[in-house]
Amino acid sequence: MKTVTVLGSTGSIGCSTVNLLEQALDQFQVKVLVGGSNVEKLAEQAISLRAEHAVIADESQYDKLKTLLSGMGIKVSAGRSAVIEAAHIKVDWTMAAITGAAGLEPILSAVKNGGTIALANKEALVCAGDVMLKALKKANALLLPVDSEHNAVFQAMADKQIDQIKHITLTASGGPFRQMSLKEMKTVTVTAALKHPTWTMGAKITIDSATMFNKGLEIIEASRIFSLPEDKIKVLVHPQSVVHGMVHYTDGSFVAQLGSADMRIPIAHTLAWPKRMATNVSELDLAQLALLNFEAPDEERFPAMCLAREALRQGGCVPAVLSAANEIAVDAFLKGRIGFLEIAGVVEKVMGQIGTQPAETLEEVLFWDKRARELTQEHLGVEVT
Ligand SMILES: NC(=O)C1=CN([C@@H]2O[C@H](COP(=O)(O)OP(=O)(O)OC[C@H]3O[C@@H](n4cnc5c(N)ncnc54)[C@H](OP(=O)(O)O)[C@@H]3O)[C@@H](O)[C@H]2O)C=CC1
Ligand SMILES: CC(=O)[C@@H](O)[C@H](O)COP(=O)(O)O
Ligand SMILES: [Mn+2]
Repeated sequence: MKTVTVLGSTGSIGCSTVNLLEQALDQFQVKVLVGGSNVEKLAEQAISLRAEHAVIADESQYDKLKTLLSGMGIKVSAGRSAVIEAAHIKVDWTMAAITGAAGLEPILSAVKNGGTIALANKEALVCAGDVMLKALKKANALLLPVDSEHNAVFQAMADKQIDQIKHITLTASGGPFRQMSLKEMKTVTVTAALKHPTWTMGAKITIDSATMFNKGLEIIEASRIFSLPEDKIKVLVHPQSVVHGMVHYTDGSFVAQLGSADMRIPIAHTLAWPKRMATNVSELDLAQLALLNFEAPDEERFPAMCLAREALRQGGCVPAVLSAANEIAVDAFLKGRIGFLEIAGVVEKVMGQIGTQPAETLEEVLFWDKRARELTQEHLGVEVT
């Protein structure tokens, strides 16, 4: 039996992971489930998976969780330190699916166990790349990419001819505003931005897809995972989200991974790795689909990718600043306090204001993350969440 923990089990990736585990309870023993504030969902999952321990980050939900799980023989705890402590319980496989920089410390706690980290959370690797990579090496832990493009590239690199790779391609759906002018984007609503054309995901990443900050974060994520420089990571807009990533070799071959736009496929890949497991995701019908389209990204209408490339080239604290400023700006947009185009605008301002500073330790990363949040809030006139 493989022992597993799911950090962020109540979210979109978390629920897809739980769905796969429910179908294979003879192979997986669930040790810990961590939720943010959705206590009903967490309790329901803990019962269904016969989990040993359920943790809710929001301390005010502790009594409710205790009541919901009373008499079930499931350990219950709450609060940020309980999350970090529970992430440290030794397991073979941990799903890291807490959104944003809030996921960083729980991931580092899990890494210390030396197991496999199935990494969905991209912000942690973006803001603390060196810190995470050093921690993984020290603990002899294995990182498997869950993000669909990175999982695709990982699968396409399976023959390990790393020295023969020319570059990689991350595909992008282009989001709901792929064909919109900048003038039209200025007044888009939150509801329109939350309508992703191909994937069903949590709110933050859905807005990131609409601004294409998601692709920007993914460029940095890919650089960290595959040790590639910025100019070897290309982006190609592919509105159908069928081809998820490609590796281009020196002999002219491209190796690509294809699949339905369903995160259970990459999650299952990391759950079973190095083997494979069955999922009940319906297979793509390419004959019915008939056409796959590709186009170059428009960096003028979607400046987020250029900002991320700049952050990656500058290094130090800049990726952490970009990601933290974006988190605050997305939250403000979701709350209806700023316009869509202000997201990239404020990220650029805060990056320029802070400049390149060293961020080699966790403390330094957390310092610049906090500073970027404060400055973004000042520029936008909103509260830090
Ligand atoms: N969804 C997708 O298809 C993909 C997602 N990703 C990445 O995976 C991560 C998760 O995305 P997604 O599942 O869509 O996001 P969701 O918003 O759907 O889920 C986020 C999860 O994190 C929990 N959470 C939020 N804040 C905290 C906190 N402070 N402490 C503990 N738990 C917390 C939430 O709990 P609750 O809901 O109970 O409050 C929820 O379980 C993101 O980093 C995203 O970029 C990457 C590729 C694809
Ligand atoms: C499913 C996944 O991996 C997301 O990161 C997805 O790629 C988002 O869609 P975009 O391609 O629109 O950013
Ligand atoms: Mn992705």
